Amino acid sequence: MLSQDIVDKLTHQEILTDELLDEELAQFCQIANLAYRAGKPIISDQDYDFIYLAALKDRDPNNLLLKSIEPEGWSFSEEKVLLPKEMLSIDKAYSWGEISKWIERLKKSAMQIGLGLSDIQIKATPKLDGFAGFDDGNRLYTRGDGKKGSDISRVFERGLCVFNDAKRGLGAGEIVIKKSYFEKYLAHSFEYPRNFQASLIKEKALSEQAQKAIIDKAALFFPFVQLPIWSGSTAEMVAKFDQIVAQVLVMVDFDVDGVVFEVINADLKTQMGANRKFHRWQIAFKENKDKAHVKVLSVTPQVGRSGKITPVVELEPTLLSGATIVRATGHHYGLVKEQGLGVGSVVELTRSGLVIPKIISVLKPMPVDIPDNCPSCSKLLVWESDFLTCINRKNCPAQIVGKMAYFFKILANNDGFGIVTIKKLYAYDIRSVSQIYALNIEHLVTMGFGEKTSMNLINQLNRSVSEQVEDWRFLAAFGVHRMGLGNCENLLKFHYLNDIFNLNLEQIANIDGFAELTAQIIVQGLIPIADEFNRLYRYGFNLETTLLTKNLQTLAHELFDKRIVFTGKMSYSRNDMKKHAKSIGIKVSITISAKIDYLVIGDKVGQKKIQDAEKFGVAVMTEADYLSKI
Ligand SMILES: NC(=O)c1ccc[n+]([C@@H]2O[C@H](COP(=O)([O-])OP(=O)(O)OC[C@H]3O[C@@H](n4cnc5c(N)ncnc54)[C@H](O)[C@@H]3O)[C@@H](O)[C@H]2O)c1
Ligand SMILES: [Zn+2]
Repeated sequence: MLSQDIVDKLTHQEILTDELLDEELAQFCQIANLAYRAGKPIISDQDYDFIYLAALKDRDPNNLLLKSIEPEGWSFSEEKVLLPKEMLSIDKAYSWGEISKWIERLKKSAMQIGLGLSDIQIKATPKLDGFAGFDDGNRLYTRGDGKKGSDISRVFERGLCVFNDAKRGLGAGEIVIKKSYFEKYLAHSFEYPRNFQASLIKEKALSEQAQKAIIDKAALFFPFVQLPIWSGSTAEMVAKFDQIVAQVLVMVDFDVDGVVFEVINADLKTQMGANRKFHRWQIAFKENKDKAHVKVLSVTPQVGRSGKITPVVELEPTLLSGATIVRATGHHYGLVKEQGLGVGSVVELTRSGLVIPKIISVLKPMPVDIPDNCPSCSKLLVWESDFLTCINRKNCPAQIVGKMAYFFKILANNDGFGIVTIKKLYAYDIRSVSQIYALNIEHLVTMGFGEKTSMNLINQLNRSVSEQVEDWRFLAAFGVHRMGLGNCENLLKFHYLNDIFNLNLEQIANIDGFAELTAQIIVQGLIPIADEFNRLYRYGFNLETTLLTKNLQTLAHELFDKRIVFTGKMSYSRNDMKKHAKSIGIKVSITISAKIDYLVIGDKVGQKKIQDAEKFGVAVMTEADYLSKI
């Protein structure tokens, strides 16, 4: 798990998402989501959507958090009860382009069921930014995981009214607080309306403020069927989209974070259906501004593990794509020098793919400050093309610390060896990862680590040795230039790990995807790490050997290089099945599409999967067929 310190730094953007591993990013999203669901958000919704979730979508599109309803966590202690009706999240669109694609999908589905395009009816409603609930007239439930929620009927027992004094039992809706009321009476004690909404639901007794908001009918349950609507045809929607959005956003005196567009025609809704996270007949439009002109407050040099100096740019806080950006990297000092990225300059900032804020150009240059010396070791800096670089590679503290931390980060099967710990070790003359593995508890205690911490650290070192890790990951952890995870994996498909240090330029350049220049850089980059590699290798890391492609090819089975999907219950765990399939050169996917060759079925297979297979012309085979073919 991420340490509190890292979570805090992320929250304040002292660490940017691009410094995180995919797993760490996913963990942070989970932590933020659980805090949000518990009524104590640690970041704004915009930052969650546009920075963190967007980055996760970019880097790990199959992450569970993106594919299913965001978990509610343990903020409701009650046991979960089946919801009377499934409640899903809503797919989001941030641009007209995405909306028009959705309209295209509607039209396509309408054609499939013979519904005339002009007969498609759309409605638009304000997307209430409250706390989702389902009122069956008897009980009120939280959304939970979409299928099972918690019984929070106590909110009604506490006197909460339904919007417009309507009757109970109107189905799905949100617990909301009037915007004008929140601003007037509550904004000084609650950072976000969500903190207040959560307090209405929590088991613990209501605060006076909450009681009053209920009596004043400012806090309410708002069933969606009571929402004011815009409705019309797709043609009208296309013609007047901006107007509709502007109009719907101000329809109610409650927090609104977008406009929900949905199909009215029941048969079209059935045709479009849903996936695990949202209904395909519904989409929420949220506005997104993704370029801004921003003033630079300061530019600070930072040394990375490779010696490159990165300008870290402090910016005047700016709302971009709905998120507040306070910091960005300037990539390299070439940009600083050539474009005048100095204090007081104005830059154009974008979020490429909504992810990492990027400085694309300097609009108004100012005098720049190019450091002469390394901020870590004070040695003279040198230009290497666009990069200002500290070439004191062997002795620059920041580089040594950065390399050691990188090893543990890439290995990713240990905890506790972040920058802070490593800096402390550095202060006690630790200069290499192999020295770290030679430490014992007493050493750590003398360095000033607590007894418990020392024990934990040693346990983590042992764990990193015993827990299995792919050999290419281990190799990549040494941080050789051009030997990232992808290249290492490729390399080890052609040569065994133990042979890597004996390879010549030609052997590497012969591998698909390795240019001559890359091969040269790799050969040279491997020389200085050879001793350290051998020292570490002797600790007996539990390395999973990558299969050589040539061996795979001799695995002449019918399914070699075929793409398959497993479904249903099988005699081995799904994980084992997948691992084994991959190890013999089969490509395993999770969704059926026209690209899939076979659907392998076990017991209790959903009809949907079979239908999909038929639809895309994917051949179906049983587990027994599969086993006989391999
Ligand atoms: N700040 C954070 O750390 C953090 C963390 C997690 C999630 N979030 C926020 O939560 C939201 C995503 O969560 P989600 O999946 O619960 O909600 P969502 O944004 O996907 O919305 C789905 C819900 O909207 C509700 N809704 C509101 N108005 C509606 C209308 N007019 N018609 C139909 N349904 C309507 C429904 O209850 C439905 O369940 C994002 O906006 C995100 O910013 C924030
Ligand atoms: Zn240096």
